[in-house]
Amino acid sequence: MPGNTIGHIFRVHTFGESHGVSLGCIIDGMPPGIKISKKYIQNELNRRKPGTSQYTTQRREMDKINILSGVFNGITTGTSIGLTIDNIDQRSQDYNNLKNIFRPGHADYTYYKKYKVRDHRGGGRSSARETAMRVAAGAFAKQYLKNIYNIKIRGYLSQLGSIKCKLKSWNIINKNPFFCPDINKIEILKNKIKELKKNKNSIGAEITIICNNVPSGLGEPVFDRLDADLAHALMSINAVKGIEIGDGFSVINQLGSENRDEISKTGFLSNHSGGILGGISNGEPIIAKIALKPTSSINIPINTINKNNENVNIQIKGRHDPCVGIRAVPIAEAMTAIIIMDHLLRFQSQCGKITQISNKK
Ligand SMILES: Cc1cc2nc3c(=O)[nH]c(=O)nc-3n(C[C@H](O)[C@H](O)[C@H](O)COP(=O)(O)O)c2cc1C
Ligand SMILES: C=C(O[C@@H]1CC(C(=O)O)=C[C@@H](OP(=O)(O)O)[C@H]1O)C(=O)O
Repeated sequence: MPGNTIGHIFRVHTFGESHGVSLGCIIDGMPPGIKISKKYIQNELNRRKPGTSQYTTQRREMDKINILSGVFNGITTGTSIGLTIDNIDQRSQDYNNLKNIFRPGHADYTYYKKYKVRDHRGGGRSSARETAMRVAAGAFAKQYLKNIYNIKIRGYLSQLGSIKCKLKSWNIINKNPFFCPDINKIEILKNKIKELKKNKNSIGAEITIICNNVPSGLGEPVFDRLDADLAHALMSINAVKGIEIGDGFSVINQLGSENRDEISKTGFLSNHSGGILGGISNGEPIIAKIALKPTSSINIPINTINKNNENVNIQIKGRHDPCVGIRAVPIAEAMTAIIIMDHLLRFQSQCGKITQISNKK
C-alpha cells in the first residue's frame, strides 16, 4: 500500500512533487462546524515557506493556499477537505546534470533502486517541499485542538550545531528567521549561517516541541502508543535522524529513583516521561525533541555513481537550505498536531467525550 497517508480517523493524504505543477492534500475526518480562516492556514504556510530570508533556501514560492472543498463560509463541513498550492519557481534546468546521477545524502539512490524511475528535478517526491501540505493540514488540527480543547502545540529551534537556544520567550519565536526562543542567540545564529554559506557547507539542528493542555488518556497501550505514533510522524519529516520523548536518551545514565515521576493529587511532581506513560498521555506537557541532519546538497564536490554504476564526481547546484532544521519547526508542530488530533478523535470514538483535563501547572 503506497505510504502517502497518515492517521486513522483524522487522515491526511498528500500528493505532488517539488518541481511538478502543484502540491496537494486531502484531509478526511475533520469534524464539522469548526471555524477556520484562509488567513490562518496561509499564516502557517508562510512560517514554513522557502525564500523568506537569506538564512534559508532562495527558492521563492508563494505557497498560496487553494481550498477546493470541505470548508464553506469559513466553517468545516465534515466532508473531505481538498487543498493545493502551486509550484511557481522550480528552475528545473538547474537539475539537468542530476538526471542520471545519485546525490550522496539525498534520496536519489534509494528512490531509483525501489521504483526504477525518478523525477530528478529537485528531490521530486522526496523533496521536503511536500511538507508544505503537512503544514496546511496541520493548521486544521491545530485550530481544532486550540479552539475546542485549548491544546497548544509549539516548537522552537533548541540547537543549531553547537549553539544551544534555551526557551526564554515564546513571543519572539515567530519574529526571527530561526524560530529561536532566545533573543541573545539570534545574532550568533545569523553569523553562523553566513559563515556556512561562505564555506558552501551546512549544519544539523535540534527542534523541541511542547504540547500544553493535552488531556490524559490519548494513545493506546500497545502498538499505537502515542509516543510511537509521534515518533513515526516526526521521523517521517525529511532529514530527521533522531527523536526523544521526555528525557529521551539521557535515561541511559539515570537511576530509577531519578527517572520516575512522583504522583500527587494535583498531578505529577516532575515530567521525565515527557507527558506519556504506557503509550497514553498523562496530562502533563508532551515534550519531544528531534535531530535533523545537515543538508546534503552543498556546493562542495563529492564522488558518487551514475545509473550505469560508473564513478563520477559532482558539484550540486540548485537552491538549498544551509540548515534544514530551521524551517522544520512548523512542520514538526503540524505533524505533532495531526497525531494528537487523530488520537483525540480515536479516544472519542472508543471512550466517549473527553472529560479528563490536563494537569494544571
Ligand atoms: C524544511 C526542510 C528543508 C530541506 N531543504 C533541503 C534542501 O534545500 N536541500 C537538500 O538537499 N535537502 C533538504 N532537506 C532534506 C532532504 O529533503 C532530505 O535529506 C532528503 O529527503 C533525504 O531524506 P533523509 O535525509 O531523511 O534520508 C530539507 C528538509 C527539510 C525538513
Ligand atoms: C522548495 C522547498 O525546499 C526545498 C527542499 C529541498 C529538499 O531536497 O528537501 C530542496 C530544495 O528545493 P528543490 O526541491 O527545488 O531542490 C529546497 O528549496 C520548500 O520547502 O518549499
